[in-house]
Amino acid sequence: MSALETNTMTNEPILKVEHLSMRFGGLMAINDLSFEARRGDITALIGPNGAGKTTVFNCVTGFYKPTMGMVTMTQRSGKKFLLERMPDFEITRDAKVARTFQNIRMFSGLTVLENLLVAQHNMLMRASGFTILGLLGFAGYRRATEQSIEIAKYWLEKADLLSRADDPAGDLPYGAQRRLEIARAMCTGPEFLCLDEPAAGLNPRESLALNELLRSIRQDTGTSILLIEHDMSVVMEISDHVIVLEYGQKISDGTPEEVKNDPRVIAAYLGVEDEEVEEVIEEIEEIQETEGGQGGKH
Ligand SMILES: Nc1ncnc2c1ncn2[C@@H]1O[C@H](COP(=O)(O)OP(=O)(O)OP(=O)(O)O)[C@@H](O)[C@H]1O
Repeated sequence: MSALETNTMTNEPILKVEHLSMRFGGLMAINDLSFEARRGDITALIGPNGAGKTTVFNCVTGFYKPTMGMVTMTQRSGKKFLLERMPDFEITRDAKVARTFQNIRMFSGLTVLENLLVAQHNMLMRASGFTILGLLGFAGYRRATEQSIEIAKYWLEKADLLSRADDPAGDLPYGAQRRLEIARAMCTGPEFLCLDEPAAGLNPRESLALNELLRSIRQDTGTSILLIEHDMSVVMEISDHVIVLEYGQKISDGTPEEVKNDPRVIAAYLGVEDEEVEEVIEEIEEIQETEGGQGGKH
C-alpha cells in the first residue's frame, strides 16, 4: 500500500471507451460514445436521469455486453484487457476492476470485518490450492489469512470503521455502509474502482467523510476511480475530470470548472428542449460575458 506502488509503468489512459453503443430493443441507451479515464485520476460521469451513466458502468464492469464498441483497460504493467469481451468475474479477478452499486449490496448479518474478509475469498482460495488439505495444513494459507486480516484492518481504519469492526454491517448508519462498500471493494486490490452514486442519500457530514476517503484512496494507492454522481458538491470537489452524458451521447468533457461553465451542460440540466438549446446557450454566453466584464472592472 506504499506510495511507491503508485509508480506507473505506462502513460496510457487506464480506460479507453471507443464508439460504445448499447441498444435495449428500440431504445439506443448509449450511442457511439468515446471517452478516456486517465490513470490516477478521479473521473466523474454525470448527466440528467436516464442519460445512460449506469449503462456505461454496466458495460465497463461486464454486467452488460455492449451492442458495439470497445472498452480497453490498461493496467500499470502495460497489460491490456478488452473488457467488452470478458465475463464480469474475470473483469474483477484478472483486470482488477472493482465496483459498488447504486443500492448498497453487502452481507448485513455478517460483521463489518467479516464483510471485508469475504471480499478476499478469491485470494484465500488460491492460497489453499483449492483443496481441503490446503485449508487445513498449508503454511501459505495461514499466511494468506493473516495478510487478509491486515488488509481488512488497513481499510477499516481508512474508512473510519475500525471501532465498528465487530458490529453487524446492517447496524451501521447509511453513510458508514457506503464507506464499508468502498473499503470492501478496495480489499480486492483493484487498479480501477467504479463507484455508482457513492454519495446518494448521504448527509453533508457523511459526504465530507466520503470525499476524504476517495481522495486518500487516490493519493495512497494510486487507484484510478470512475464515479457516477448526482451530488455536484462531491463531483466538483474531488474530480479531476468530468464527462457529461445526455441521451446516451457525450456533450462535454473537461475539468470540473470547464464543464460547470459549458452552456450545453447548463442547458441539459435545465431540461431545455432541443430547439431551445441554441437560444439558451446564447443567453448563458451573454450572461457570462457580462459577468466577466463586471469582474474586470472590480
Ligand atoms: N436493462 C434495461 N432494459 C431496458 N432499458 C434499459 C435498461 N437499462 C437501462 N435502460 C434504459 O436506458 C436508458 C439509460 O438508463 P441508465 O440507467 O443508464 O441512465 P442513468 O443516466 O444511469 O440514469 P439515472 O441517473 O436515473 O440512474 C434509460 O432510458 C433506461 O430506461
